Amino acid sequence: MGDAVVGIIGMGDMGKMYAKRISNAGWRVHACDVREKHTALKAEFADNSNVSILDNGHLVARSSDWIMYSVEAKNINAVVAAYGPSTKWGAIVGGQTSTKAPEIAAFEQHLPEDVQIVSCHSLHGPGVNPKGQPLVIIKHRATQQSVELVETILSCMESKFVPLSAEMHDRITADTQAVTHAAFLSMGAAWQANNQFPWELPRYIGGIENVKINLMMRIYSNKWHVYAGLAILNPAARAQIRQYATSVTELFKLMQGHHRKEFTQRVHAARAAVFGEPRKDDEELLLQDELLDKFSLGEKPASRVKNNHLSLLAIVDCWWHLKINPYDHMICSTPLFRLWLGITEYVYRNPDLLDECIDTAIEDDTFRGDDVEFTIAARDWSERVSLGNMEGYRQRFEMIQKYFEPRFGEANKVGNEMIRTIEEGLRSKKKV
Ligand SMILES: NC(=O)C1=CN([C@@H]2O[C@H](COP(=O)(O)OP(=O)(O)OC[C@H]3O[C@@H](n4cnc5c(N)ncnc54)[C@H](OP(=O)(O)O)[C@@H]3O)[C@@H](O)[C@H]2O)C=CC1
Ligand SMILES: O=C(O)C(=O)Cc1ccc(O)cc1
Repeated sequence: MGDAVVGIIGMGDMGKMYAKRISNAGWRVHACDVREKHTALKAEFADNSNVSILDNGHLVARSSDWIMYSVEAKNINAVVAAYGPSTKWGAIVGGQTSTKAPEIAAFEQHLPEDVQIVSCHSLHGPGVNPKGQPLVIIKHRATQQSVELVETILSCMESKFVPLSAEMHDRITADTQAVTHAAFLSMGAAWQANNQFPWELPRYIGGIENVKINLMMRIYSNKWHVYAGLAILNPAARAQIRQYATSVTELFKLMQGHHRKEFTQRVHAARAAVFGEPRKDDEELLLQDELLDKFSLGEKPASRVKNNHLSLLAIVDCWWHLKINPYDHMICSTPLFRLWLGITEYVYRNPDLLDECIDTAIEDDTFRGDDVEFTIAARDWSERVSLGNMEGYRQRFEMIQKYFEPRFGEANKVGNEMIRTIEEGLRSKKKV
């Protein structure tokens, strides 16, 4: 390996994953976290002679050639303000935060002018194998040679490099990640508000219901700051999340008023805009229902309970209103987004199933209580995001997280298996 030293400031889940892979590839890594975690971190990496745990970010910054900040997006400005001026002369700096606007602003404000900026973002969580996953590379203020050094270092991830500007990155991740999370956060909030564990209810077991539950559990088992940062600090995300809440509310009102004609026209117009022509017989879908049946947290009932799939109808309505073509973003998508698009496509490209959703939405009032709570939750998340209310976001997220916590261990096992199996299927169809 080359002589370059890789610096990592922030050794949480992502920082550690990077440190392990980069050091295993033979690079020297200088890393640090906050003072309270120093001793534990030193012990954890004691056997890894390529990783040196240093006392603080000044020591990392002054001794490394590419320094990656892997801290909370909400802290990036303060952390770069503290250590940025200590950056080694002529070094390259980047970040792993999920939203690039605040990260780049912090770099521009606090880094000396001789320092180059090449940033990155792995579009997956720390538990997912990075091989083949998109890894965004942002050449913001750097020579091509410096970009190549960063790419050489990161080649050990075996990910797919996606070169983007910081602005494009934020626009795409607002379309893909932020609005997807809003849907799953709202599902969890609605189930908690109704005091339901969905895997105990026949309505929510089997096929695409399993995907909804597993992804909801995945999000709530992660850290609140990741999702709050993505939604609140990304200047492009608010409008998307607001449109999702508006779509949910307007569709709900049509359902509630039994306005079949208007509801059907709206669903069909959105389908035409997002999915185009009806599917031909030989055209494959991203997902298959039978496969999804395997990944359940509960016992499958004898017969399927119909669902109006308000959450899915609303996302397609939202894409239609915002003129988003979700397939355009596959190159820069997360596993979670691909699954979300997969179940949406499954419903919309199956005319019988979509008709069943419309009939259920208009005629079946059995689950109106669930739909009301889902609508309220979508509006509530959107309000918190629009107000930039980090603390309000944290409180609600952690309250719901506590409710589902007892099943996170099992849910993550099933969810990881589900993602692995489905991703392999997608890859073999060359859709990823
Ligand atoms: N988790 C995920 O799925 C993904 C996350 N990301 C992004 O990566 C970044 C890191 O995420 P993740 O690893 O999950 O989060 P973590 O909370 O696990 O890690 C962040 C770490 O940075 C530490 N930190 C904060 N301030 C400093 C400082 N001044 N000096 C040194 N360390 C500091 C934190 O300590 P403390 O807890 O005390 O603040 C924490 O240990 C985030 O910006 C996130 O958006 C990107 C892709 C996926
Ligand atoms: O796939 C998702 O959307 C996740 O929830 C995991 C995740 C979270 C934050 C990121 O910046 C990238 C991936």
